[in-house]
Amino acid sequence: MFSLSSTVQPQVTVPLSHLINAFQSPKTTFISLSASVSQNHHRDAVPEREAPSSEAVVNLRDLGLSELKVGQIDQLVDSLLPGFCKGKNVSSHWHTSHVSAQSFFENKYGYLDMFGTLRSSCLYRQHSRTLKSICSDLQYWPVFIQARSFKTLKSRTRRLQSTSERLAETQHIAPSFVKGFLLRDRGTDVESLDKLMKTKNIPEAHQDAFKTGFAEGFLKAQALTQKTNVRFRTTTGLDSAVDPVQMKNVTFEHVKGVEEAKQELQEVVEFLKNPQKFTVLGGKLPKGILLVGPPGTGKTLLARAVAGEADVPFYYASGSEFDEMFVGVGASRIRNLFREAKANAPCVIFIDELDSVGGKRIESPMHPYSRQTINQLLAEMDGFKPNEGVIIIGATNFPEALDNALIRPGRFDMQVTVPRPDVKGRTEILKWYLNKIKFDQSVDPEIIARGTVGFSGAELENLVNQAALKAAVDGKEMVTMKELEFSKDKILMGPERRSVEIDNKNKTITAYHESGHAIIAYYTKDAMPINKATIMPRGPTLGHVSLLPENDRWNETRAQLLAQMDVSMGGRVAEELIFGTDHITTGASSDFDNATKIAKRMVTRFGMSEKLGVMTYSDTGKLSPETQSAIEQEIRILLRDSYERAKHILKTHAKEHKNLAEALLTYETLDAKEIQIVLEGKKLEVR
Ligand SMILES: Nc1ncnc2c1ncn2[C@@H]1O[C@H](COP(=O)(O)OP(=O)(O)OP(=O)(O)O)[C@@H](O)[C@H]1O
Ligand SMILES: [Zn+2]
Repeated sequence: MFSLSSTVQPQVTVPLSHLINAFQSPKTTFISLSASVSQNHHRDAVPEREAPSSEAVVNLRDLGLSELKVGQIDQLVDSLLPGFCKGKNVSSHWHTSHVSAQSFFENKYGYLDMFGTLRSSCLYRQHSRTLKSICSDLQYWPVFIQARSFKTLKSRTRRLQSTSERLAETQHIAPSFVKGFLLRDRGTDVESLDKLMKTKNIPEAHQDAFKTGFAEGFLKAQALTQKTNVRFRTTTGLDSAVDPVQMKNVTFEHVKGVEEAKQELQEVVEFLKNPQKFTVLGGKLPKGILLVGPPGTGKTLLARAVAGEADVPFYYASGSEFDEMFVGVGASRIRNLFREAKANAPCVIFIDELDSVGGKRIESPMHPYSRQTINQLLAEMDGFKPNEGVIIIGATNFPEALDNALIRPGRFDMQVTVPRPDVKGRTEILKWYLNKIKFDQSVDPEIIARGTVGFSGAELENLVNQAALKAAVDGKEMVTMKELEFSKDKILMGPERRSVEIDNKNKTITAYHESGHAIIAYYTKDAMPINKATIMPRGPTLGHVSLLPENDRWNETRAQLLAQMDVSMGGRVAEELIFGTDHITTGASSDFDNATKIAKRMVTRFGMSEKLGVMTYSDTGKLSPETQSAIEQEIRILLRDSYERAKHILKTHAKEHKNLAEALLTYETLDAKEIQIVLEGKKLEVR
């Protein structure tokens, strides 16, 4: 559909086929013009041509183009609708042309950049308002609408379907599409079609022909897009197919290290297996379950496992897919999804990234439709009874960003936390993925688990996969601890950049800088144990010292936070003591960011400042200038004291500092054991 603002009609909605006819058969247009209006005032009559059947046509007068001459119309049609010129061999993808076209656009799409041509034509100057509106409407021509449907794993048959079958299927959708229009489906487009027919007072007898004409125009456009295999697909968004993704093969057995979450979802599985039993017993299940946790902790996997355990269809949709640039598409997709799901109950609907649908939408005149999608979701959730056998599972990393309407009772009123796994969960996950590859018996998942505090399930899976890749690249038969350590370092410190040539001077500065961090960590009681120190450039850094807590830290003490700040100061303090204040480098910037962030949280969040007490300050931007400067003063004092403590430690252990820097220059990377040997003044074996 196009809405054209023309000189004659303020706003006319024109079906594609009629726009094409209007341009393609100037004579018919003029005839109908003369037939339908009293007298035509044409400067030059157009040659007689058979008018098509009694199909109503839009005429150029409506488009404000009636005073165009035939030649001009043809020129306009040529430039505007090259794909519809009869008998003209429009260059398209399929014509092998070895001469590149005038414009990138034509090279890429096979036809002229009609808008550019049109705008450059002299017609444009004469009829700029009308043609401008045609251009602005035409860019919404279905060919340019990039549409996405639901992200579902197509069943095997659909994936293997040949293109022709798929095309036939589209034809299949098309008749139902037309039926929908003719049977006055609720689609908004029908209203505008009805409105148009009323404003155009098209006689009753012609109305169906008019609609068929519209549908034919749509199908032509669709066939065109399919034929030219453009990257864009036309879909009204109303008929995007939503297939359940049968996830029989995923069960709770596949999800490790989240026992509590699995228990909470067990009763949902029981309900889906036998909704009647729950109804008879009068049990009421939540309609919506919200899985909350950091990325990669297994929320999607858990939702699939619920459907797999209960052996019911699983409808996957990602919240961001509902956010379409065209108003109303998101809401219609939600309507579609729930309609399909209800028809296939019992089943699971999973909405990933729920915060991108149900995020706190500020209603503003700028975005009058921003709530349309979430309102549709709320309406759908209210639209069915709890025991109808449809369970909606939402997942989010940011629960605080969700609109409160979504999480009130009767909607997503059950919340299940899916945390990062603890050392026991990490060991289970590592064992699960190690069993999928060949690994050496000397591999101890416990040790790896202890050295990967804070890793999510996805990161642990990645660690095992990276180790397998490394072993394969090195031509090994199986994965050993060495490959697992290598991939852990890669995830922790970034990939090695062996190709980077660092001159000796910079290498020496890096060696003393990193040793500075390591010395403070080693000699500060509440600091985290050292895992590794390296002067091999990794990721964005020239060197790195990785520390790892001995076990999962559920919270941190003041002493531990101060220790972390001191370790961060170690790099710059080392540069100052060894090379002098004139030769300190920019390499400590991220260290200071880290220390400042800790100090700020201590003062504004954790109530660890004597002067400011336990009040928390969430949005420092809104505070009085006095309070802001008091906060800054406290942060400054914490940082200064930390710097002095670090300086004291490095002055006290200057010898160990030198030994460690020299060992790093010799061996490049040292693990915790080797660092200990050096700091105890012993000799390292030659590698
Ligand atoms: N607890 C776990 N047990 C086993 N495998 C896991 C676990 N957590 C994550 N994985 C692995 O990581 C992959 C990604 O996990 P999943 O997509 O479920 O995480 P998510 O929490 O949904 O992430 P996001 O919030 O980014 O969508 C899974 O397909 C699985 O292979
Ligand atoms: Zn540093």
